[in-house]
Amino acid sequence: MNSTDATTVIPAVPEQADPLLASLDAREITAWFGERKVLDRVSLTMPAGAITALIGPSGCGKSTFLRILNRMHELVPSAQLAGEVWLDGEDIYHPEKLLIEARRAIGMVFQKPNPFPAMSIRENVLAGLKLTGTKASRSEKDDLVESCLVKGGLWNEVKDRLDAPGGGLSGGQQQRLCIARSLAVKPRVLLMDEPCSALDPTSTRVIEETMVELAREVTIVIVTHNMQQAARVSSQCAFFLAAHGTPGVIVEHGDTRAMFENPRDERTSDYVHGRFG
Ligand SMILES: Nc1ncnc2c1ncn2[C@@H]1O[C@H](COP(=O)(O)OP(=O)(O)OP(=O)(O)O)[C@@H](O)[C@H]1O
Repeated sequence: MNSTDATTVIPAVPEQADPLLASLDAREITAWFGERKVLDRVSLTMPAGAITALIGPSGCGKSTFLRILNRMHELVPSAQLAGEVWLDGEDIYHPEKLLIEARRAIGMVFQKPNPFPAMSIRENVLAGLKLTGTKASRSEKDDLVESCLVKGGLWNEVKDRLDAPGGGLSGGQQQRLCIARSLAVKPRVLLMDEPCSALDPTSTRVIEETMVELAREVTIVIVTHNMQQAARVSSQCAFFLAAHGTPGVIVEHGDTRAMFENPRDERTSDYVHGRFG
């Protein structure tokens, strides 16, 4: 691929980052499903205000790592983990920390858009408030719906039909609705697991532009198989690999442009240039 072309389309680093942005620090993460170890002592700092892309071949543990970052891994009955995840100096796995707090602070957008199809667009955006028990007046809710849909890059397309069902939107619009829904509880980090893989190139580009805008106020971690996308949107990159059935590790991480143009490890070079995976 021509990584220079890919990196010039959208600015990778927001120019005016919010000083209150949070960093996420994963330390020595090891993960198992039953007896099977799928990640081995993976450490990664995801800097405040950056978009960090997790790349690597299928099955190397990227999604597992992402789910560990907001305590979703523990929902799988056979799953176990060791290590720590620190959100701006606080361990999200500390025994006194509530699961709901971690989920509120660290939101997730999935591969397949998953709005509540029968709920209206407005109700979808506000759905997280009920789950977190947040009280708001009608006018506060109206403001929140508008600001989240603006940030999600969807407001102009839906402002005249906020009471229409979320399921009636196109796939790309549904994904932006899911982003808006995540933003309503004011997360400090947004995790995105292949958020564009079910979308056409135009919708993908709109979501990428939305992500770059959002990075001004929320730290973003994205799993993607699309190398052009990683190069276009991320400023930091981590390359995961699970060689020959061994648990996944990070082979190389750092500045995205450097990793694409001048990788330190031959395996990174082979992967980003499409020679395997
Ligand atoms: N719920 C589960 N139960 C058992 N094993 C699982 C489960 N989820 C994932 N695994 C296994 O853990 C390993 C890592 O999977 P994971 O989905 O994290 O990889 P990935 O790099 O995200 O893959 P892909 O790019 O294909 O989504 C794989 O071997 C997978 O089969």
